[in-house]
Amino acid sequence: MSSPSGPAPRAASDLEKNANISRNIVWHETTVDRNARESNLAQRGTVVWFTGLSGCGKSTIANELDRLLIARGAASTLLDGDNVRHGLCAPPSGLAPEHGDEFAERFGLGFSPVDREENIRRIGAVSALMSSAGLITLAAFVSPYRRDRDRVRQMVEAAGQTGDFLEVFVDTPLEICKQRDPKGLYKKAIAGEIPHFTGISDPYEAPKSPEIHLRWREGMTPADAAEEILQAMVDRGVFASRS
Ligand SMILES: Nc1ncnc2c1ncn2[C@@H]1O[C@H](COP(=O)(O)OS(=O)(=O)O)[C@@H](OP(=O)(O)O)[C@H]1O
Ligand SMILES: Nc1ncnc2c1ncn2[C@@H]1O[C@H](COP(=O)(O)OP(=O)(O)O)[C@@H](O)[C@H]1O
Repeated sequence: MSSPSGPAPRAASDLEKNANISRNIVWHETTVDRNARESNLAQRGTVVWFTGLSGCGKSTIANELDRLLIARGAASTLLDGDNVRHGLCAPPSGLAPEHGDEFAERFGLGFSPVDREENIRRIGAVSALMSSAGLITLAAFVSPYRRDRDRVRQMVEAAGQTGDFLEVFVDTPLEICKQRDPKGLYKKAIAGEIPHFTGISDPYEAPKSPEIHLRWREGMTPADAAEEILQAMVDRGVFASRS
């Protein structure tokens, strides 16, 4: 690991500077830099981004990986689609009682393409902040659009460096997801009760070159999948010092 007195502090990235939407909002350099935080934690701030159809296993595998990481003393956290949509990315119906209809319509999120884009943008920005703090962030979202996922990659890498974003494609066939149907959502979607349902009435754009491609196979357990990702993280130097 780099020591706090080692590498020179990193300046704000171009992307962070360009994120200034107004000349009146000026980037403020922080006193404690990322290297010092990562040195204390003996890890690199990394985003492990799980993408795939509903029911493919994102949450189950991410939870298992989180458990392994905490057991080995790493500092990790988990952002999960269903949970984040209870707060940061709440639907209009979740905001209206407290904030009123106008606010709820403006800031509440559903599943249209533009709402998913904003959902992933918000989560991407949070993930980038967490990785700047040296944390390992496990993010489990359907995130069906390639462009939205690529933008998160850019945001995370702009706050650090190439390799800080690991895309995990949980590649479970739609037929298996439908059979599992852990929340009964496919049944409802096929009956036409849920519009814009990924894989049924909405598209899913598979990653072209994910860092980790978990191809479904008979007998593969969530523990097997989590071990595979952890090994890939070790191999990629997540727990080694930055060069
Ligand atoms: N229309 C539609 N399409 C897909 N998923 C739906 C939909 N409506 C509700 N749900 C439930 O919401 C979870 C997906 O939320 P995400 O934030 O991950 O979606 S996205 O990344 O913005 O596409 C998803 O969670 P997972 O099953 O864990 O993937 C579903 O439980
Ligand atoms: N190898 C596997 N990996 C992940 N989940 C699996 C696996 N085999 C069976 N399952 C089951 O499939 C379901 C996946 O649901 P979940 O993790 O909520 O998916 P998602 O978060 O992608 O919607 C769970 O009920 C889980 O127990």
